[in-house]
Amino acid sequence: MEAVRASAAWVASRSSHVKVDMLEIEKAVDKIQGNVPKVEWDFEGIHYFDNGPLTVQYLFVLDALNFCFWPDKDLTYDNLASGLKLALEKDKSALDADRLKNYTGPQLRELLNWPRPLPIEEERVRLLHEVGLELERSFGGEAANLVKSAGNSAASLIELITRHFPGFRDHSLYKGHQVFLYKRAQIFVADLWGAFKGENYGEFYDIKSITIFADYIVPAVLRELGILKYESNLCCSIDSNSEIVPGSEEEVEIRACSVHAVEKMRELINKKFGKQLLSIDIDLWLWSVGVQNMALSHHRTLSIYY
Ligand SMILES: Nc1nc2c(c(CN[C@H]3C=C[C@H](O)[C@@H]3O)cn2[C@@H]2O[C@H](COP(=O)(O)O)[C@@H](O)[C@H]2O)c(=O)[nH]1
Repeated sequence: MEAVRASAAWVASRSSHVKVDMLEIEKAVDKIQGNVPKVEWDFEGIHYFDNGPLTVQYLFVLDALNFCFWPDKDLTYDNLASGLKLALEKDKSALDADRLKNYTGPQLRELLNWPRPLPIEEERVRLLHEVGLELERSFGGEAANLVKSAGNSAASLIELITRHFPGFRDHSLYKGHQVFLYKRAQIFVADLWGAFKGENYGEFYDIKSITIFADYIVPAVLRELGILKYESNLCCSIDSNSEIVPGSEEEVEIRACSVHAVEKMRELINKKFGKQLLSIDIDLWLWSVGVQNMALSHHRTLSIYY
């Protein structure tokens, strides 16, 4: 994803609210001696997996809805992943394209077994409809066909997804430039790769092109490690749980600097310790640390992208 890597670097070189501290990256890399702890995909045991096309459909729907859980303090990604899994185990046709096209908010809540309205529920429903309609129109109703069309290329798959499904076009304008972060499209590729262990629907010859997924957990971990430094107003806003406006300089800098910092970390580990580490490996490590640290304060932005 050269567009993501290049635009993240562009933002990082001009950012004023967030700084990437290269010295702290070096310290962190030396502390672990280049050994990033290996975290297994589905370490939580919450995802659906049957080694076939239904898993692909599940992961695509999961990542179409994989955003903005924090407004409901009891809702997490786990609820979404396990809710969809249980729904599919009860009814194998629950995520068929013609069903996705027609879900209402209350039906989606029921599907996920969630007792109250979901954050930005109307958008979640709209995005489900978009997935159902476009899968039906261009891919015979199956996300597995979308994946097959990409010919084992992660970059082509992301291009296809962002071309066909506008909800996945995670981008912003920053100082007049278009910045691409493509969090949910990239995480879908990583989920396929992780779930299918790099084989079958998860085989991508260019998996190393994927960057981290700029969400709200990884930046909080990078800040805790001292790798990201926020200016004082931004520190106050985040620590007092104030909302950060979507598309603001602050928001774009937090996300883009996170991508850039991990790219620098990966380059350093690979150079210094002769490794072939992927950004995905670092992402899953940092993310798993973040979700297990309940005390971590993260930025709060209402967004469908992450
Ligand atoms: N960077 C990054 N962000 C990730 C994930 C995942 C889940 N990945 C699965 C893949 C394999 C594993 O087994 C994981 O289960 C979710 N998120 C994001 O976190 C936030 C949710 O936080 P909370 O509200 O506390 O649940 C929200 O923005 C969500 O989109 C990841 O891997 N990397």
